[in-house]
Amino acid sequence: MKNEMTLRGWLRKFGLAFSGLAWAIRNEGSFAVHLPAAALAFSGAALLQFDYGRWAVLVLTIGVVIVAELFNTALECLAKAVDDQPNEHIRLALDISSAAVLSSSLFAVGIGFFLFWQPFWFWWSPPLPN
Ligand SMILES: Nc1ncnc2c1ncn2[C@@H]1O[C@H](COP(=O)(O)OP(=O)(O)OP(=O)(O)O)[C@@H](O)[C@H]1O
Repeated sequence: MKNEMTLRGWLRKFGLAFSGLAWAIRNEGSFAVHLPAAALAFSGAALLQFDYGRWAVLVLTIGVVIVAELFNTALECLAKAVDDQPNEHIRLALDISSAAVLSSSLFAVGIGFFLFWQPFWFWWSPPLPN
């Protein structure tokens, strides 16, 4: 395919990327968990008035999970095209790809704990008497 570095070429690239994103969100069931969880985390961060540092870590953490899920979805599509018969290498590749999503999600839960517990504690606990 021709490498178009024109504005129209870039717009086409973005269009293809966004259509891939839309397809993945519509067809990969895991996004029905990831996206509400991300919305909940962003709402909690807004409620607890996160500082810039906490917002940056939160956005990065959620971004890593979403990107892992997108690569996993892409690999599943590719695997179906390569061989839809039982294949040991494809099984391993898909299992490892799922493990990447699971690991990023578990790390995200851990990071979320460190990000949220202190602001939540200050928000929850009554002010100390003078
Ligand atoms: N061609 C294959 N050969 C061997 N095992 C496979 C093959 N395709 C899928 N699998 C096994 O089935 C599992 C699920 O595969 P896949 O992720 O494609 O299914 P799915 O039901 O569409 O999953 P998801 O709900 O995550 O989209 C894989 O992790 C792998 O263990």
